[in-house]
Amino acid sequence: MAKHTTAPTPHIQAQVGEIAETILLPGDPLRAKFIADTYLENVKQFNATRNMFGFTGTYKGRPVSVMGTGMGCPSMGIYSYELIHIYGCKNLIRIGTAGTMQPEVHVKEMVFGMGACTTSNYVRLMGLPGTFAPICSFELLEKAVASAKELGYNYHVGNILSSDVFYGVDLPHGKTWPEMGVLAVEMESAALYTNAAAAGVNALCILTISDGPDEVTTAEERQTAFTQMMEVALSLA
Ligand SMILES: O=P(O)(O)O[C@H]1O[C@H](CO)[C@@H](O)[C@H]1O
Ligand SMILES: O=c1cc[nH]c(=O)[nH]1
Repeated sequence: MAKHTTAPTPHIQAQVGEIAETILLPGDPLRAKFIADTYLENVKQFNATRNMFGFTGTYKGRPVSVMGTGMGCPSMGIYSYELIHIYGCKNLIRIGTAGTMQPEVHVKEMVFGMGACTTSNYVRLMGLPGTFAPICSFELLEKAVASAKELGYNYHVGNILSSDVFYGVDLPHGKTWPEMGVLAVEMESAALYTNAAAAGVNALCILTISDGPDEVTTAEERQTAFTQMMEVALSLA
């Protein structure tokens, strides 16, 4: 089991103090760069290790950071652990893309992940004597909902699925995730919520639907076009 207690870490080259307490976490490092270029002032890049770009700046005068996390729970697990334990991040807000799981959840709409079911082993490896339920921070969720309402954006709130599989395999489930009311599928939030809970800090996942049964979006749209979730997340700084 790796233990790193000082900065820089093997994955983040920043010094302590260079990353804000509130950080936005897209999976895609180029989405992080887009957010820094588009929304932040006084920007300083704090990470390029593995091309996992990270930036700190100000939004409406308040300090905020943004950094990519890569794809999947193990990658999110590494970055969120280091951001919390080495760099002191207190509000970690994932802004990701997701596939819809319900007919009323349409492409380009936002989903706030209240809870994150998972097919990943990440949560189980905490070694708890039962099944942990990874949930978001109620405080961040309340603020995000208020912000979305004020900005006039449509959104859904509910359960999401952090899957280890992007290209689906049909397993012989007794029940399906949609039958259990799960709204959308992505790949990291269960790890983020679990690490945040273990450390007593706040986390929230805001998603934009990028894939539906009849519609998919381009890589460029996933990088730059899903601005509503970026604006809602930035309003939480
Ligand atoms: O757009 P991001 O934030 O990377 O999120 C989603 O997109 C990736 C798969 O294309 C996975 O990381 C999934 O969670
Ligand atoms: O994990 C993901 C992300 C986007 N779209 C999907 O279908 N799955």
